[in-house]
Amino acid sequence: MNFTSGADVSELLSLDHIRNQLIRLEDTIIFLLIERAQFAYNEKIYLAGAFKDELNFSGSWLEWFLFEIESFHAKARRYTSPDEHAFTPLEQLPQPIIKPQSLPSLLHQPAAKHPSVNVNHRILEFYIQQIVPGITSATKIAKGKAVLEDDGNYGSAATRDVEVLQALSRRIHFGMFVSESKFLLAPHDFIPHILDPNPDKLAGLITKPAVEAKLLIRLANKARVYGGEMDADGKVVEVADEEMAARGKIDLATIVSMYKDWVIPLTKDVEVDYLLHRLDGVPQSQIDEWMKGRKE
Ligand SMILES: O=C(O)C(=O)C[C@]1(C(=O)O)C=C[C@@H](O)C=C1
Repeated sequence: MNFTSGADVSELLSLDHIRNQLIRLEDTIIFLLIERAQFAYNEKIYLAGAFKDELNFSGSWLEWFLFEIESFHAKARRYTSPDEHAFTPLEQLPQPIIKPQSLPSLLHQPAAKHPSVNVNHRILEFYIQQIVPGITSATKIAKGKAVLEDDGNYGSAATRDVEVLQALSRRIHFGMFVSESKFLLAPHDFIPHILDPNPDKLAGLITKPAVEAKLLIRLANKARVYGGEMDADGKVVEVADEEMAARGKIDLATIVSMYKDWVIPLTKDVEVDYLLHRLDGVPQSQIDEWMKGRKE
C-alpha cells in the first residue's frame, strides 16, 4: 500500500481501498506463479542442508536466498513498512541504513506487532508442500518409476519463489488492515468477543461469503486470461484448462484452490489474531465510549 500518497487515514482504511489492493495483488501473484512454473519442482532447493558445503548455511537453498535478499531489503528499511513481514527472523537481519519514513499510524501497534499475527512460517510450508508441486512439472517417469523433476535451475527457481512468497505474505497480512477497518466501523460488535476471547465469533463477524465467492470466480478468469496464449499475429489460441499446465503455463485448479484452501483462511486467521489483541493497552474509557455506539 502506498502510505505516503497524501491520502488521509480514513481513505487508506476504507474497505473499498483495501479490497482494491487485494484485487491488484491477485494479478501480481498469478504472474509470479506463471514465472515460477517455467522451472521444475527442484526439490533439492527446499531441503535443509542440501547445499551446506557450498553455502556454510544449515538451512535450505531457499532459506539462504530469503536471508540474503531480506538482508539487503532490511538495509533499505523494507521491514519498517507495516505491510511487510520478513521470513527471516528480524533479529538476524541488519538495521536499516536510512531512517524509517514517517508513515500514518493505521494499525493498533500491540495487535500488529503480536507474534501470533505473523503467519509467514505457515505460508512457507503450504507454498513448498502444496503450491510448487501443483504448478511445476513435479515428477517424470524414468525407467518405469516416478522421479522428482530437477532441471538444475536452482537460482532462477528460488528467485521466483522469493517473489511469490513476498507477494503472498503481503496479501495475507493485509488481513490486519481489513480487520482494523471492520473493527472501526462497529467496535461494539467485536469488543465482547475480544474481552471474553471467542475466535469463532470473531471469525463469524469478519467472514463475507459473497466477497469470497466473487474472488474465486474472478481469480479463475484472470488465471485463464493471463496464462492464455496468442500466436505471433496476436490471435488468441484456445487451450483447454488441463492443457495449459502441460504447456508450461499454469494450472488453474491449483491457483483457485490455493486461494480457497490457504490464502483466504490464512488471511482470516490474521484478521482474527489481530482482533484478539485489538484492545491490548486500550484505556477502559475508550472501550466504554465505543460500547455506547451499540444499539440497545
Ligand atoms: O474482503 C474482506 O472482507 C476480507 O476479509 C478479505 C477476505 C479475503 O481473504 O479475500 C477474507 C475474508 C472474507 O470472508 C472475505 C474476503
